[in-house]
Amino acid sequence: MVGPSSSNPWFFAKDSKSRSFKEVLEGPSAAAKIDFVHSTVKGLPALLFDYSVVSKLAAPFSFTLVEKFMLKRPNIDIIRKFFFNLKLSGAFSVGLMDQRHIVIQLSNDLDYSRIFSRRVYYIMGCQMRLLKWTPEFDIEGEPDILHRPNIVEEGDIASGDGGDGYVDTHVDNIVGNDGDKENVDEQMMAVLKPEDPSIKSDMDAEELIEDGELVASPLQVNVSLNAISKEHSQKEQENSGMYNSICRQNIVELADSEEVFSVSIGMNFDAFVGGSSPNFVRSIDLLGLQFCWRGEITSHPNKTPTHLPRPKYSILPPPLPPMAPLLHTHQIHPRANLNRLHFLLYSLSLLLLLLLHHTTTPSSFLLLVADVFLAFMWLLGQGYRWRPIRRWEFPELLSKATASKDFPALDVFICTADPYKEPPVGVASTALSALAFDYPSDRLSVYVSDDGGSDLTLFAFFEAAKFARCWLPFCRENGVMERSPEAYFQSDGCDGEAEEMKVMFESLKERVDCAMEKGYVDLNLVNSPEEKEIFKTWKNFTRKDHPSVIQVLLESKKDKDSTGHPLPNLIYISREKRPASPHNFKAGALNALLRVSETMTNAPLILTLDCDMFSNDPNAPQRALCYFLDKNFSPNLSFVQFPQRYTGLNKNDIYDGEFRRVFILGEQGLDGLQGPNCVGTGCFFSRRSLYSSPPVAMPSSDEFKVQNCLLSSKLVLLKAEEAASSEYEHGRKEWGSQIGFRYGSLVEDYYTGYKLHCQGWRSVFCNPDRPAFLGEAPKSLVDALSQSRRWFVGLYEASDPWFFLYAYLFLSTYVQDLIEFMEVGGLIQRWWSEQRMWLIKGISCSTFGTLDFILSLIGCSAPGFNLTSKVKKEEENKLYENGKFVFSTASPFFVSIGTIAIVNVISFIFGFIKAVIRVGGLDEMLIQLLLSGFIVTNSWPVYEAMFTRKDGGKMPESVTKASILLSSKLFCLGNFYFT
Ligand SMILES: O=c1ccn([C@@H]2O[C@H](COP(=O)(O)OP(=O)(O)O[C@H]3O[C@H](CO)[C@@H](O)[C@H](O)[C@H]3O)[C@@H](O)[C@H]2O)c(=O)[nH]1
Ligand SMILES: [Mn+2]
Repeated sequence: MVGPSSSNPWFFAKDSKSRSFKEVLEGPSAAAKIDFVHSTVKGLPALLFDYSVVSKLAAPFSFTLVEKFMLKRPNIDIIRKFFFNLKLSGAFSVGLMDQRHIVIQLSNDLDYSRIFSRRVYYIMGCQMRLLKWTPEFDIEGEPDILHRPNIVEEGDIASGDGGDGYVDTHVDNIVGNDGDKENVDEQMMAVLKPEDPSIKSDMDAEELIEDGELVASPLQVNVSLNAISKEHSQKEQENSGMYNSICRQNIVELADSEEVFSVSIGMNFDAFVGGSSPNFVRSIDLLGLQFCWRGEITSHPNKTPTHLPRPKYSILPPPLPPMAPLLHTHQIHPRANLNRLHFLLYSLSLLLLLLLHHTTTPSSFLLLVADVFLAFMWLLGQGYRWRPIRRWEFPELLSKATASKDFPALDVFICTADPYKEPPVGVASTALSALAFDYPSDRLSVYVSDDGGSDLTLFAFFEAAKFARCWLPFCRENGVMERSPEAYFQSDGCDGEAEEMKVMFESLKERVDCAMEKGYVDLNLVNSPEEKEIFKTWKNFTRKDHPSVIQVLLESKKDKDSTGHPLPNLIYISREKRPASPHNFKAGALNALLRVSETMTNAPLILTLDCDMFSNDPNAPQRALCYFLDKNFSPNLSFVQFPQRYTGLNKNDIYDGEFRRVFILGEQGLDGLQGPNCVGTGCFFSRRSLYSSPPVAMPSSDEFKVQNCLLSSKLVLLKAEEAASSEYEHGRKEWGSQIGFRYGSLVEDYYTGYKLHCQGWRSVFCNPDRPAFLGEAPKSLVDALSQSRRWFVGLYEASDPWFFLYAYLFLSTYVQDLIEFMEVGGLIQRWWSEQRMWLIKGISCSTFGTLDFILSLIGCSAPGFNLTSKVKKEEENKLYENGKFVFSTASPFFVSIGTIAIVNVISFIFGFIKAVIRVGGLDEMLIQLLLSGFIVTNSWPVYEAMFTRKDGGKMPESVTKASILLSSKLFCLGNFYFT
């Protein structure tokens, strides 16, 4: 039987054997035999068949859509052209169903989803709505389907004896239909031979219901066949060939037989009749499907010849000029409407609250200020919700726009800063995953910046470069998607070649671990004399004081992998650091990379990756290219940002490590305005956007000149070293202010993105279903909070009738929040974790972050970039896996969290007692109780950590004591103040 994805059903079979209609319908395989019942209808021979036959026949149409034109319809050629210009990936055909309905038959799921992702299109100003086609599709029960005119036929019937024919077309709904039992004549069966060129097939539903065969079918099918012997001209074949080339569609194959020689199901019929002998083509309608076949027409004994109209398409459309394929598309997210409605209601309620509630007493002035402030904050957040955008890319079509050998070169920047917080094997794995992109290897370079200035990292990279020679071909040949070896070998169950790779990787790890334990690279571990030389010089290097080290580890022009395929470039850079010169953290490192890469490969595209964010999809660069190669889109496109996605989160993501709101919801919202923010990693930049303001035209191709000599040649290395020197930016104040990644913020990524937007650049958010890059989220609470503390520093730059209003304001934001969160694939438990972490951060890292910032303003301290630890600790990990918070560090964060938790639980208990024992107490206390109850629920893990837990994650006694002390002080203060 024909599989649903088959775009070339057996009707199109290219055999020259003579076949009867029945044979043609049955197809070549005996297994797919169709059960026909020979019968007669109204005295004529007929074939009765079951509804399942219809489904079988409809199988090749699983990717078929119906387009309904609401008012007027453009010419079918224009509609065809429209679809042709979409550059679909597979064959398709477009045909008429009736005056208002067009059918498009596609050949694969991709095209189908792509077209169906929009429900309304406009062609020449005519609105076209898309509907799914199914065998039951009924053109809205419009009566005209019953008497649909047959597809255009020309009266050129000169050849052949009868010269005329008819085709009886009938598709009906059983309701209201009068089947005539008397018309079925069993005796006529004998008259009907399957080969009989004149077949009338009729299926009368009521008959079949009587027979108990077709009870479920709502359809009556009446198929009349009247096709006879053939004759076809050379010219027609040519024409159909031409049509083939235009629509890339397999249409009816001509066969040399005397009788019915080909039947096709296809909507392409009316275009097809464009041939010179349209009399050859006849069609029937089967539930809106068109069966067409070719053959000369004989007259039917019972019917007068039908004089058919001239074909509409006597001239085939000329071949269309090649058009740019559609590489991406977008849509305003459906939730925008809900958001806007919510915005309206919410702002009205807020206004009401501010206007009426606060005019009652003068003492409520302070509350008014607080409410205005909160309302303002709320208002700022609404920008994210006004116009969220969804996007789709079609990297499969890229090859139609640009051959892969003409792809722009890509430089990947990977930053690392401390071998003990960012284990070198992990960093090397990330680099390997980028080296293994499905990208032309002569245009791909990976640069690693080591701010730790560590020989351990360089050693790991020497090892990784060797490993790459086998790893890259292994990934390519086995279609591996996870190309970070560390991630790949974590999932168990390797065999054969994979097992071999695993052994190699394990030995790499062992050697690096060995060096890590010693704390330096023992020369015994190194084989080649050149490598030995390099490590010998390493003696007096410290993190903050060392010369620049630039090492070309792989060079595309000379290094080949184990199969002889050229390898991409891999370059290790540790920029020069001197205590006297500011190094500007990650932004400084990225700028050094920007300059060094300029002297070496100078690729127009740059991808920045954190050392712990490995590639999870080797085609990610192609997705970014869908935007960069779209000439209409790219002149002011600065960056394409992928979201940060994470692996290894525990079930409820208790520390809210995935940041869906920031990385997905927020970015989608901004994408509808000027573009998403840059989040530092997984971000493809156009190099020129980091140097200048948006140009109006595309840059000329010689903008990115590269020297032709080897990267490892003296000349290039000298220039590179100059670019990596700590002195370079002296007297070049434009670096970090107008050029490159911007300084002055610990969240250089946000700041740089923001500055680029200010210059008029735009950005795009690319969020494919399969995460393009994956990272490890911090697994300890201290790390999670320190990270957010740094982020916060960087970002500086009531029971009365009003209850319901408050309740609405509180609940509706929470519900909206929840809906949005779940809509982007979040689970309810994860949402709970997210909002809990939000509260926890509000009382810990944001407070401390603010403090840091103020202290740095008045010159008391300078905030530093405290790296998030990527080291995995056994016990911590286990607790994390079990969804347990780890409070075991004596951190001031936890004191403030503990204090708030205690204050709230005590307030809640006292409030509850008050509410119960006092008359009217509940009325008075309701809101307070609800609020503190909410916080107590959220603080549950804190109480456990303080009082009940025995494991390693419990709160240190000192922290518990400090919290209790602090909260009792607060109570005293409150008591003193309020009484
Ligand atoms: O002086 C430095 C400090 C950091 N890094 C690198 O910066 C990256 C991010 O550091 P990490 O400790 O992992 O910070 P996160 O908070 O996890 O990173 C987020 O926040 C940073 C800004 O605060 C952004 O730069 C990152 O892209 C973003 O993922 C890592 O690759 C580091 O090696 C350097 O290269 N040099
Ligand atoms: Mn990180």
